[in-house]
Amino acid sequence: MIDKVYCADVRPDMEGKRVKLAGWVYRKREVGKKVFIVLRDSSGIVQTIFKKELSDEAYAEAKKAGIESSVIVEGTVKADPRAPTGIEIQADRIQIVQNVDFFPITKDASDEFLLDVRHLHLHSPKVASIMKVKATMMQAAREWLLQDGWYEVFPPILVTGAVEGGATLFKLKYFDKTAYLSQSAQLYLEAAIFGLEKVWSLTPSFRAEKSRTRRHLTEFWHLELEGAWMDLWDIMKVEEELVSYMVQRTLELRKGDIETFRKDFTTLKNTVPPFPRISYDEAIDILQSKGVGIEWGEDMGADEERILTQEFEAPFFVYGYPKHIKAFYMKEDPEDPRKVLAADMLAPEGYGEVIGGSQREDDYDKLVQRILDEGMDPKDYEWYLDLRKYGSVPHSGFGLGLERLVAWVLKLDHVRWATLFPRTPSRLYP
Ligand SMILES: NC(=O)C[C@H]([NH3+])C(=O)NS(=O)(=O)OC[C@H]1O[C@@H](n2cnc3c(N)ncnc32)[C@H](O)[C@@H]1O
Ligand SMILES: [Mg+2]
Repeated sequence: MIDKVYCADVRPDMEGKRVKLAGWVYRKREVGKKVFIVLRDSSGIVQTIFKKELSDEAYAEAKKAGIESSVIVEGTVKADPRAPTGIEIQADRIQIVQNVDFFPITKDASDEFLLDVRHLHLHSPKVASIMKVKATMMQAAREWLLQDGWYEVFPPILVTGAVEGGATLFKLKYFDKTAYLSQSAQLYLEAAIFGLEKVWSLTPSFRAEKSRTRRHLTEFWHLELEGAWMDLWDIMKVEEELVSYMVQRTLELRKGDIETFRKDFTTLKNTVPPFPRISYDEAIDILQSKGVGIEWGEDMGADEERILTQEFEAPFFVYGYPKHIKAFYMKEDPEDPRKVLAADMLAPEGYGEVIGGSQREDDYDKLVQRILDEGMDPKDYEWYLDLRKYGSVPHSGFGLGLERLVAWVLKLDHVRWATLFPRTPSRLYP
């Protein structure tokens, strides 16, 4: 690795110091016998100036460098309040590593074009900021999970059955058998709790969703937890403590990156336990009072959730959903057999569901009946049903959609911007 410094590490108090930087030409302009190049690297930008009188050779080379050319620049630090970061490099050497005559992404590029050339869009400092925030949120999650005693496990992605309904399974040929891409690691995490009790995984999950909404991907990163001996209320506490730690820690470490996307931090600062909790019944009442034509028993979609989030200035829970709109594995509410012990966490500002969670049915016979009620074949879930035969315990868990959480934190207009290479029904390339 060359002995370079990062743009963000060059400070005004380094006046007179000689430095070497490596990066890409972010902005460029020529004024008289001077070339100004704003150099970009992973830490940020710094202004460099090439004066003909300082180095004829470097000035001539700098004139050739096109936008997004890769370059190595050397020069002397000079404090200059007019420069974007308060300092300027009086450059006397430049090596063009690879010159770019024309970089295809221009200011007026459409979203679809940016997605077509996503591999080049990753040059963008704004995209880099999104990825830094996403990385920091997972760094924070790992910090919290470690200190709270959760074990990371590594479940399979090639599976034999549905967790969240067969309609959104991606099927593939597996030698002489049929396999599917995992919709959720949940069932495998439920097996892992018998040895580890508190487990988590971060895996890609796949949903052959045809819905073209701003919050659906066909491949997304899924942070899932499963806890033995925990009921719904226990796991909701885990969820709010984990999410608040992720948000507060990212605010602490990535404030500048977040400011690139949002100016008002109120809802992020409000993301502290306990989160507000409303029942599904109360949610329906609120929606009906706002004129939404929804009846008890119907599922809330993105539009209904968007309206509901207007009532809150922080993430909040909706719990106690009707059984018939939720998954087979969810435990029936002993106080109301029409309902299940499930809770979603909704993000404010219109973003809606970021977490789906529930207490699981831990009784063998009841689970078989739920599978049959859903029109599925218990034989397809033989191993999963075994978990209710050999020391079954009350247990609960949830799945957090990482891109959805990042989309809310950064107020992105589509969840696709929160993933390196988005996968949607119409996008499989690059
Ligand atoms: N371990 C568990 O209990 C997880 C459970 N089996 C599950 O998959 N629940 S979920 O379908 O609501 O998905 C969980 C979350 O996963 C996210 N999710 C779910 N589907 C998507 C799509 N298509 N795109 C992006 N994000 C998605 C969203 O935030 C959901 O709240
Ligand atoms: Mg859900």
